[in-house]
Amino acid sequence: MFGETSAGELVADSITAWFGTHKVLDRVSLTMETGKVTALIGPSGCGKSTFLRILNRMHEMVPSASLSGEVRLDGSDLYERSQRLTWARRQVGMIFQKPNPFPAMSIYENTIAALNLTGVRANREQKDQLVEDSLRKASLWDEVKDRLEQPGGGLSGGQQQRLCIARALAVAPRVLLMDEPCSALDPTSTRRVEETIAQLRGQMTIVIVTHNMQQAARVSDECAFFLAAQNTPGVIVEHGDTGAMFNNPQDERTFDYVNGRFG
Ligand SMILES: Nc1ncnc2c1ncn2[C@@H]1O[C@H](COP(=O)(O)OP(=O)(O)OP(=O)(O)O)[C@@H](O)[C@H]1O
Repeated sequence: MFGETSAGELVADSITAWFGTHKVLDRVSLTMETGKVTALIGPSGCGKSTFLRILNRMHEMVPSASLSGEVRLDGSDLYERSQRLTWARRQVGMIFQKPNPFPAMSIYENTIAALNLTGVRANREQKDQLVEDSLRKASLWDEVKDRLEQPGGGLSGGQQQRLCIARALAVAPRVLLMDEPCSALDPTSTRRVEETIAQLRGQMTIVIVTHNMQQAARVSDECAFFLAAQNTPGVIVEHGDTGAMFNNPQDERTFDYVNGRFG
């Protein structure tokens, strides 16, 4: 059935990453549990975005980039040689900091744009249903249902970001990665995106990079705190239940970071 999701467990196992000879992550392991929201937090430059991009094989698009370690989705190695890139991208969707709908393409066509890329065929009726379902899941349907043929670029920034979420949802990913999805949005749009995350929780596994500690506390079940000490690659200092990470962190550096003492 189109648009139906089932969450998957994502396991990063001993990930080391380089840009050229610059090692930016060192043996990072993290289990992102099925249907939960995991927030990646930590100061600028500690490798959160690099780690996130490794989770859907975007890191390898950078010419100088390399990595070692494994990423497994429900036990299947995302980087296995015979595994197709489109398969990986279909299972693991990505939302970027800056909303990136196709500006001249209609809201309708934007929503199902990834279907063609992933080789899924659908008739008009199936597409109509998928557009409605995806826009509903992204909490955008009521605002755009009467102007689906208008360009995606005509929406507000917050609506564009929810359109990008709808576009990602249309191919039924098992994991949704979000790289600071609200940092370009106003507080009202941020709240709408956070509400959308809350509604999607359980239906798919979500991994979100955020610099906003209140946001991490509001939206996530688990947190992973990344840190790169001076001139050393990023590592995970602490990972666990979000409540515990904020109220009773085990590592002094986590305490200092979540309380805004650095970064
Ligand atoms: N395309 C690239 N080429 C070379 N070095 C890069 C590239 N992208 C990131 N880096 C380097 O990798 C390290 C980790 O960067 P990354 O963007 O993953 O950190 P981050 O924790 O997400 O930072 P921020 O919170 O500022 O987005 C940094 O030293 C950065 O300069």
